[in-house]
Amino acid sequence: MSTPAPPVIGVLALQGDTEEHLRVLRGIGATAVPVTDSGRLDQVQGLVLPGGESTTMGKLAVRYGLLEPLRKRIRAGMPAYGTCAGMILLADRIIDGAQGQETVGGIDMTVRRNAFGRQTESFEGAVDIEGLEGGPVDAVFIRAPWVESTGPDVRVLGQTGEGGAAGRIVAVRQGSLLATSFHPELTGDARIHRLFVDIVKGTA
Ligand SMILES: NC(=O)CC[C@H](N)C(=O)O
Repeated sequence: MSTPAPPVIGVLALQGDTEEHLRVLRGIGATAVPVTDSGRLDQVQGLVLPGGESTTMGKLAVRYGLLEPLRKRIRAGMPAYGTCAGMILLADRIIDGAQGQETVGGIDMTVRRNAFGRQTESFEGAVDIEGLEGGPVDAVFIRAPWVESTGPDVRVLGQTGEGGAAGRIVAVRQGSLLATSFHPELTGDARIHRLFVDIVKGTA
């Protein structure tokens, strides 16, 4: 019996910290490629939506003819992982979005943009993630959203701990869709990316 070919994981490369995600994914042995058009999107088995600026990413997705193809793939069950702005893009509903802001959608949740405050209020904190061994992750929040509410099929995987905004939902999963308010691609902790690769392989 031959071993199945490793899945190809795309990282949306319209704007934001695409390179950091590619580096982490390649570092754990995954095959990772940037995705800028629908032809490339057709070739990947899973997609990471990076951090950055969700309004800009939404606009660029429209301009590059990617928004509808993204919606279609996600509706058809393609696994996806969104960090920060990427989480916003995966949300079915946004609070404090820009006027007419488009999302890809897929996760039955309402996300509040810039919920933790301005750039200068960016912070780092320990967050326990359900099912992740090895202790809490060191979560970096940069003008981050939080999840205001979730539908019945969404599993909350992590909430903020002690401090000003404690108990906020910052990590969720719905089927093969995963989203975090924070940026594991910036800390050198690849556990959440590993979880995502396992989701794409169908083993998590
Ligand atoms: N670090 C980030 O991705 C910030 C997200 C940004 N505040 C937005 O609304 O798109």
